[in-house]
Amino acid sequence: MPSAFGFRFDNTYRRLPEALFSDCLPQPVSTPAFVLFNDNLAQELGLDSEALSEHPEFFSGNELLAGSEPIAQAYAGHQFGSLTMLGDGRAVLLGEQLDGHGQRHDIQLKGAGRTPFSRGGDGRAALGPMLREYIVSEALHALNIATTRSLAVTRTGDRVRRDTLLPGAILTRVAASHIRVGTFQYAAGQQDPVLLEKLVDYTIARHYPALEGAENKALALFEAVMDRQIDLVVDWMRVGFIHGVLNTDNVTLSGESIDFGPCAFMDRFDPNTVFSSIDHQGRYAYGNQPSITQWNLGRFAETLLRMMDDNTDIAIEKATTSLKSFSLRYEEKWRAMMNKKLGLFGSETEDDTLIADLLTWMHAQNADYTNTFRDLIQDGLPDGEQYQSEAFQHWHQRWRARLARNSKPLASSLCLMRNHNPAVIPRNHLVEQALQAASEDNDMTPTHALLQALSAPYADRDSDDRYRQPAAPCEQVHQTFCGT
Ligand SMILES: Nc1ncnc2c1ncn2[C@@H]1O[C@H](COP(=O)(O)OP(=O)(O)OP(=O)(O)O)[C@@H](O)[C@H]1O
Ligand SMILES: [Mg+2]
Repeated sequence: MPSAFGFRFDNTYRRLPEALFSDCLPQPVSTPAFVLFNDNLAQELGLDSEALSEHPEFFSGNELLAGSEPIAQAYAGHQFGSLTMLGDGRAVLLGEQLDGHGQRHDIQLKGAGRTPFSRGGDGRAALGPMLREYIVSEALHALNIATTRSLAVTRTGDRVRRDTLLPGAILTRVAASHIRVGTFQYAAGQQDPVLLEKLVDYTIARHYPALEGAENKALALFEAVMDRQIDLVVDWMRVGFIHGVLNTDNVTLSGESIDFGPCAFMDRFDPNTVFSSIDHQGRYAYGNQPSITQWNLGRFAETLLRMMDDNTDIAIEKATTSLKSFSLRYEEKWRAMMNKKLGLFGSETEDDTLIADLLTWMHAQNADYTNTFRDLIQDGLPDGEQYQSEAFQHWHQRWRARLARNSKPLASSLCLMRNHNPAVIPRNHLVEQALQAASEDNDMTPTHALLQALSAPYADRDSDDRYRQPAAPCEQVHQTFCGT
């Protein structure tokens, strides 16, 4: 039976060995008030959105929902390459909500106060970064990309101290689960084979039920996670998304994007684009995301070696062979994705050069990644000075000739392109403007307008024109500051 507001909690993670979590209540705040509440998502979760939207106290830790058994989860993580013990230092999992279809969703408060894993931190979050997470996660979802979702942003009425004093907020995050590569690193580090095996079984049951009964379940899980991570990074590359902190603790086993700290979407095409102010080496640059994902998967494979084979040498060989297949699998999926962006059906040997030549031209011209692909949908040569050059016109003719050889009519190509090339993305300068208005002037109007434009990113709406413009040179934001 659902409890009040339609919550139907079934908290399976809490039934795993205690080493994997700590019971931990969210800490109450001064004056909870919603700044954003996601009605559509609430309804998808089977919740009474109208009634709930009057009760921010349940999303701040001031009141506990019936059936919630809050925990902070333990995990480790390779941060910029070095392994650290982490855990939810400012997040509390309220419980697992079963929606009307029996689908399980973690409901978590991020910024809910100190936990046993807080180390020196205050357990809190500022309004700006929580709004950024809400905007970007909901934008990715509308772009059909696997991601955690955002149910609400709740102001706390308290200030958090960062470089200055900032308004505090809590994000209510919804996820298929919060199991991370870092969770496996933590479990493997406990030197308890039973614990690791329980985590493997749990993850398979929750995310990969088809693998139950697999002959080598650790290897099967590894390969399934690798496939989902490849799909995810290919999708990020498709829309020009740069995650910004691809540490192993920010890689989920479900294959959802998680943790939107210093993330941003690329304007002009440049594989070296980095936004994070702390990523000095460009480790997590746009073009490095596939190889860093493979590196993170390598860390995941290490946690499973003992379960892959009793003989360490054989286990390493199995894991290495599998991990090496990443590049081929990635390239295949990346090529298929690029073919869709260009409306190509089937494959021809020249397709690779056609794609590479366009990207090279875009890089040399500082062309806007999103708008260039969208402009190609126009009939004939697209409008715009940058398209008048001989080099571009030559490429355009080759491409149109290739389209003419497609097995399907031009209309099908254009439709394919329209569904894979967004018109609207959360451009960083607009996100920054919205966050600034909310944090400094208490004005949520720009955030609401931006969310509206981002809700149908593949549509052609004149009203969205303002959201399609790249930043003017004076407005360009090259860095986003780390999520706090
Ligand atoms: N203000 C804070 N107080 C306590 N711990 C924190 C704070 N900020 C971050 N942490 C912890 O530092 C680690 C790394 O932070 P990171 O920015 O990746 O995570 P996050 O944004 O807090 O959370 P998540 O990955 O769940 O989205 C995590 O263990 C996180 O819980
Ligand atoms: Mg994180």
